[in-house]
Amino acid sequence: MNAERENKVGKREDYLQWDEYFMSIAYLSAMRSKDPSTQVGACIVNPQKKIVGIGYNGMPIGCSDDLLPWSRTADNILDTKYPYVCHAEMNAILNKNSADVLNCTLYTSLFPCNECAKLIIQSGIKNVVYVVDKYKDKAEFIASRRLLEMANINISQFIPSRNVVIDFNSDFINP
Ligand SMILES: Nc1ccn([C@H]2C[C@H](O)[C@@H](COP(=O)(O)O)O2)c(=O)n1
Ligand SMILES: [Zn+2]
Repeated sequence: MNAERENKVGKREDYLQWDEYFMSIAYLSAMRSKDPSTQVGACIVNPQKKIVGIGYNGMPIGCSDDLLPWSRTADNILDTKYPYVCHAEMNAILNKNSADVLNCTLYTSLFPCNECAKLIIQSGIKNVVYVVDKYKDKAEFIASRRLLEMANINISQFIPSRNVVIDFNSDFINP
């Protein structure tokens, strides 16, 4: 391995930090979304830093995403994705691999909406870490921030210091 990537005992120094790791899992999950305009991913982590839930935005199980609309705009809301799509945060909570998500941290690429804020609060999640808050002026997101703050949920923004690249030919796999 390159010397500049090792410390004095030879330990790699450029490994992912916990927040980079968990937010990268959320972003990787988002890449599974078929939403043509916004892919969202979420990752739930327990106090022991174990991943207990992952999700991305998509249509409900058994509801064909080839038959339901993915449009953002239409004369009739029923011809848009909004009444149908499951949000990443909801899927991460429902996909949990533990009995509960009490006192967990939710890493999400996009700030939660009001409906997801309700789910976050009611499920016992205590911390929300987000990257993008592009809808902060929309009512649903003003409401979500109001709910999260009233419920004393810790809200913080993750500001990436570097990109994380998955290189299937990386030298740490194929030395
Ligand atoms: N916190 C959020 C906010 C939105 N989503 C999903 C719902 C839609 O699939 C998409 C937003 O669509 P846009 O209005 O940006 O075209 O993102 C979510 O999963 N979590
Ligand atoms: Zn939502």
